[in-house]
Amino acid sequence: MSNQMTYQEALNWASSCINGKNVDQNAPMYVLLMSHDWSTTDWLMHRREIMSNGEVTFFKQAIERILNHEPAQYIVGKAPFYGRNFKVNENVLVPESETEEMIDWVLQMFKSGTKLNVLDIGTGSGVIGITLKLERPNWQVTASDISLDALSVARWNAQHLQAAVHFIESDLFEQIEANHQFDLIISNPPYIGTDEIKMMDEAVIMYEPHIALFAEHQGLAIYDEIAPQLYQYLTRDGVFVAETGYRQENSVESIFKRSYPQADVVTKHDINDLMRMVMVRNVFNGSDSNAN
Ligand SMILES: C[S@@+](CC[C@H](N)C(=O)[O-])C[C@H]1O[C@@H](n2cnc3c(N)ncnc32)[C@H](O)[C@@H]1O
Repeated sequence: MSNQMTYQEALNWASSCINGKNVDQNAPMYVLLMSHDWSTTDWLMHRREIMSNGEVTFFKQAIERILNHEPAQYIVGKAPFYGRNFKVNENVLVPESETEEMIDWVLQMFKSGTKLNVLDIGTGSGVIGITLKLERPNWQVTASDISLDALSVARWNAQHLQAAVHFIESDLFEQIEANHQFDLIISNPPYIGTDEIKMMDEAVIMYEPHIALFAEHQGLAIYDEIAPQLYQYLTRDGVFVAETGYRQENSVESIFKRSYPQADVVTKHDINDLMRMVMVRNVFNGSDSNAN
C-alpha cells in the first residue's frame, strides 16, 4: 500500500487484505466513516480525496488490529447509540442494537412529562442512563457499575453529551441507600453463561470485558441477585426492565415470579423475534413484603 492514495483506494486495499478472513468485512468502512464522523453521503463526497500521511498510518494499523479480531468500535474509540456517539474502550461493552430497543420500550411506557427517579444498574459506557436522561430531561437518573474503569468512561460520556447523571460505584444494590426508591430500575446485566464461550465471536471474547459479559448459573446469577431485592428499591408503581439472553425467557420469568408470584412479568421479543427483554411491575401485589 503506497502512502499516496484516496480513501476509496485505501478501502479497496483493506478489503483485499481481509477478504476471506474470519473478521467483520464492514470494519474498514466503519473505521473510515467513524474516524471522520462521516455519513455514507459524506463518504461519496470525500472518497476520491487523497489521505494525509497520518491517516494512512492510522488506517494501516487499524487493518492489522481488525485482522487481530479487535472490534472496529475500540479502534476508533467510539460507537453510535440511539443517534449519539459514545466513547468506548476495552473497559466497556460495545453497545448493541437490542439495548436501543429496550430504550424504545421504556420511552413508550413512560411518556414525556412523567417525572421519574431512575436507576441504571451496570451502566458500562453509560449508554442507557445517559440516553434516558437526554430523551427525558426531567428524569432523575442514577447509574451504577461495579467497575471503576467503566464508570470513568460513563462519566466522560455524560460530561461530553451534557447529561446530568449521578454515578455510583456499586455491586448491584450494595451502595444504593436503603431508603432510595426508584420508579424505574433498568439493567443490561452480564447474562452469558461461561459454558457459552465456545459459541461466541472471537472478537468479543478477546477484547470485550468479561465482567460485562459473563455471569454464573448459566448467565442467570445477576437476575437471581436482583429479583429478591427489587421490592426494597422500587416505588409502589415502580417498574423493573432488563435485557436478557434470547434463550433465558422461561428461566428469567420464573426467577421474578418466584420472588413476586402476583407481579406482572412481561417478556418482549426484539425485531429478530428473539426474546430479549423482561419487565416486572406490581411487585407489591398480594402482599406488602412478599419477597422471598
Ligand atoms: C452487559 S454490560 C452493559 C453495559 C451497558 N449498560 C450497555 O448496555 O451497553 C454489563 C455491565 O454490568 C457491570 N456489572 C457486572 N457485574 C456487576 C455487579 N455485580 N454490579 C454492578 N455492575 C455490574 C459490568 O461492569 C458492565 O459494565
